[in-house]
Amino acid sequence: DPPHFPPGPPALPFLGNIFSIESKQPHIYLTKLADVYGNVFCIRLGRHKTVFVSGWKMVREALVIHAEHFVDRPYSPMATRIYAGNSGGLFFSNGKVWRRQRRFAMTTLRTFGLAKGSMEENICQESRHLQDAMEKEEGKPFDPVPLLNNAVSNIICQIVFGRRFDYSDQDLQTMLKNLADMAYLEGSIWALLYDAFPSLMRHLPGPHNGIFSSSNSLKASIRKEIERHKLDLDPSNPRDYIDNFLIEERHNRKQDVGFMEENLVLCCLDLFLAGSETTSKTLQWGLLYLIKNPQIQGKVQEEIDRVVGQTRQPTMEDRSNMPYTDAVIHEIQRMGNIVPLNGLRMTARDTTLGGYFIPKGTTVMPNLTSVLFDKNEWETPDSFNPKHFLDDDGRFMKKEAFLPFSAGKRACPGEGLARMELFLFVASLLQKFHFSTLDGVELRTEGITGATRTPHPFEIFAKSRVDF
Ligand code: HEM
Repeated sequence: DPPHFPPGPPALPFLGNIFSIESKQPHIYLTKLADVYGNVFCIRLGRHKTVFVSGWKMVREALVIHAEHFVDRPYSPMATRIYAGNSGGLFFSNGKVWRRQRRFAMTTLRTFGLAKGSMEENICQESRHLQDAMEKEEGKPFDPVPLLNNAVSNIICQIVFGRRFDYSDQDLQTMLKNLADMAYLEGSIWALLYDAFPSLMRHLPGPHNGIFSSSNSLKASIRKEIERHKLDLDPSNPRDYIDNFLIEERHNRKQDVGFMEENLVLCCLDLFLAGSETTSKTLQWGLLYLIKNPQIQGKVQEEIDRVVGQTRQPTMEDRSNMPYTDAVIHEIQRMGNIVPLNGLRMTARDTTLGGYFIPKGTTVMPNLTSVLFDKNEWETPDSFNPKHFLDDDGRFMKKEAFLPFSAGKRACPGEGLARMELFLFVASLLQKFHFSTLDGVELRTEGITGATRTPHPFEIFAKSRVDF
C-alpha cells in the first residue's frame, strides 16, 4: 500500500474480503465497519481495492469539497460489456462525452418536462390512470408493484419516446421485466465480483449473466423506437429526447462528444434504468411506511383535504402549502434508502481525505446509507419520523444530510423530475385512497438489496375515500 492509505479489515489472499461481506445486507455491514475502521476505510477483493467513505461529514468532504477529485467512474469490465467499452451512456461514461451528454440530457429534461409544465400535466394524467387501475382491484388485496412500475416508467417513456403505454401493453411489460433484472444486478455484489474477477466470472454461472441478456433485450426495444422516430422526424419540431438527439446528431460533425446512434441507445437505457426503478421503489416504500403508520397517513390526508380539497387534483403549486406531506415524502426517501451504496462508484484523482492519501485510480464508494442514518445528523435515525423535516412551528425544514440523490459532480440529474413525481403520485393517491394491508400482517422494513433497495413483496388494500 502507498503511505497513508486507508486501513481496513485484513484481506484473504485472492478472494479478498468477499467472505466477510454479508452479501444480503452489504450496506449495513459496511456502515458498521466504519465504527471499527473509521470513516475512510478500504475493502479488498483480490487485488482490487475499494475505499468506502462514510458519514455525512466525510461524504460531503469528498463529493462537495473535493468535487474535482470525484468526477470519474472507474474502469469496469461489466460496464465495458454493456456500454461500448465503458465509454457510452450517462452512468459509466467519462470526460467530454459524459459532460456533453449529461448537459444534453438535463437540458432535454427541462425542455420536455419541468419548464413548460407539460410534465406536471403528464404526471397528473398518469396518476389518474394509476387511480383507475387501483380502483379496478375493488377493495381486494393486490400487489402494488406492477402498477407503480407501469405508472412511473410511463413518465420516462413520455420524455424519451414521446408516448405512454397502456398498462396491458406487452412491450412495456417485457421492458419492465428486463429493467428490474438489470437494476437488481447492476451495482449489486455480483457486479462488484464481476469487476474484481472478470476472467473467472465470465465462465461461471450466476445471476451476473442475466444482466447481459436483459440489457441486450432492452437495447433491442430501444432500437425499435429509434427506427420509428426516424421515419417521421421533423427537425423543426422535436417531440422528445430521441428526436432531440437525432437532430443534434445531424448537426454534429465531431463524433467525439457521443452523438452517435449507438450512444443514443445507451443514453436511453440509462434514463430508463435511472428513472423508473428508483422512483417506483420509493413509492413502494411510501405505501409500506404509510400503512405501518396509519396516524401519519391520516395526517397527510387531513392536509390534502384542507389544502386541495376533493374536487380537483393536487398540483405542484400546492406543495409549499403542504409541509407535512412534503416532510413525510422526504422521510420516506430517507428510510427507503433506495440507493444504499453508491453502486456506480467513482475513481478518485490524487486526493487527501480525513488524513488519508487516496491515489489516482482508487475506486471509491460513498456510502449513502451511512449518511441517511448518520447518528450525528438525525434525531431518531432508525425510526420513521417526519419531524426530521419539520421545525417547531410545523414548517418544512431542509436537512443537509438528506442525500438520497448523492451530491457533487455526479449527483442525480433527475432529482427535479423525481421530486415532482413523488409529490404528485403520493398526494393524488392519498387524496383518493386509504391504504392498509391484510389483518395481522406486519410489513417488513429490511428490504432486498441490489443496486437499489426493494421492499419484500406485500399486498395492499386501496379503499376509496371519496367518490369523484
Ligand atoms: C427517487 C428517485 C431517484 C433517486 C433516489 C436517484 C438517485 C441517484 C443516485 C444516488 C445517483 C448516483 C449519483 C452519484 O454517482 O453520485 C443517480 C444518478 C443518476 N440518476 Fe438518479 N435517482 C432518482 C431518479 C432519477 C430520474 C427520474 C432520472 C432521470 C430522468 C435519473 C437519472 C440519473 C442519471 C442519468 C444518473 C447518472 C448521473 C451521472 O453519472 O452523471 N434519476 N441517481
